[in-house]
Amino acid sequence: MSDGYLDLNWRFRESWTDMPTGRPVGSTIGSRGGIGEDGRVNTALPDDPAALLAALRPHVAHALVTTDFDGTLAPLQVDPEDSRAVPGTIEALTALTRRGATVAVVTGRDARTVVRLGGLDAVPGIVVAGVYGAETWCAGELLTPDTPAAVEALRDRLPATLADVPADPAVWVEDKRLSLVVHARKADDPVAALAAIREPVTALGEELGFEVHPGSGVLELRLPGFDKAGAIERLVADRPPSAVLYLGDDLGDLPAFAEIVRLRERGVPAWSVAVEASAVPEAVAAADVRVPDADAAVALLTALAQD
Ligand SMILES: O=P(O)(O)OC[C@H]1O[C@H](O[C@H]2O[C@H](CO)[C@@H](O)[C@H](O)[C@H]2O)[C@H](O)[C@@H](O)[C@@H]1O
Repeated sequence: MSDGYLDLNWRFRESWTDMPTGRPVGSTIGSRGGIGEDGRVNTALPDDPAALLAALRPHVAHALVTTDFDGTLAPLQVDPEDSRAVPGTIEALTALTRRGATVAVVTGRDARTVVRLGGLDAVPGIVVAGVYGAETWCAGELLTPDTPAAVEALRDRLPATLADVPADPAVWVEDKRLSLVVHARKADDPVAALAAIREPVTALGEELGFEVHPGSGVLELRLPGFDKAGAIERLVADRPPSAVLYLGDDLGDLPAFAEIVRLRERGVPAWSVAVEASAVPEAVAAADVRVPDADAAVALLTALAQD
């Protein structure tokens, strides 16, 4: 074996243990990159949690550790109000800040809601980039724009658009003030319910200047110009880190995963982790490393905070 490479068999290990409990926290589904011309895997791009921890640990004191909330720290729920971070989340994030890392939650939620649901105000110094980076919460202070007129217009017109379809009666609208989200998870057939509303809701959103993005059981109408790549870019610019980690699970996390690749191309050690439980194949395929569920994501963060 030459420097920088591992034997190909390394890619096909099915599980690993690195945690104090000995519980497996991740699995490999083969490598998505870093394969050299000789067919061996370049260790510069770890593709399982153990290799990721080994690569990232030396950087923790000056790292930027960023994570999504729903589906990543908190298992998906039918009702978004029921979302809670899995046990150990606050302890893991706090331990990372104590090691010197900057910890940020980068979420589609509005910042105040995710702080409340996640109990994130218990984590010293944590930054929350809410509504895909349109707002920032830190140390109890929220920086957020005024409600745009377009959101008022959308709020007025969306109910009639849904009534005209007519949408499944279990379809409902979450109002995040800076954006609206049409939820279908309460419908008997969420996929069919979303398919039925997609065209008229997209037409209305685009007419009013919104970006329309599908998510897990939802259709989001977002203010243009915000995504998780931009949010991470600003965090990196504000506090230049020695390494960056991002954990996510859904389509809204794809720009963050792409930003991780861009950082790496600029020479910043950076890695992404996808949570498989949300069953979004695009996210699983785009990340460097996969973990099975939110518990495993938090176990990874816990392990990262340990010496
Ligand atoms: O960026 P995130 O932290 O993942 O937030 C994205 C959206 O999360 C919420 O919706 C998702 O989670 C809900 C609760 O588990 C689930 O019911 C829904 O189907 C998921 O899409 C939230 O309600 C949205 O506002 C966020 O944009």
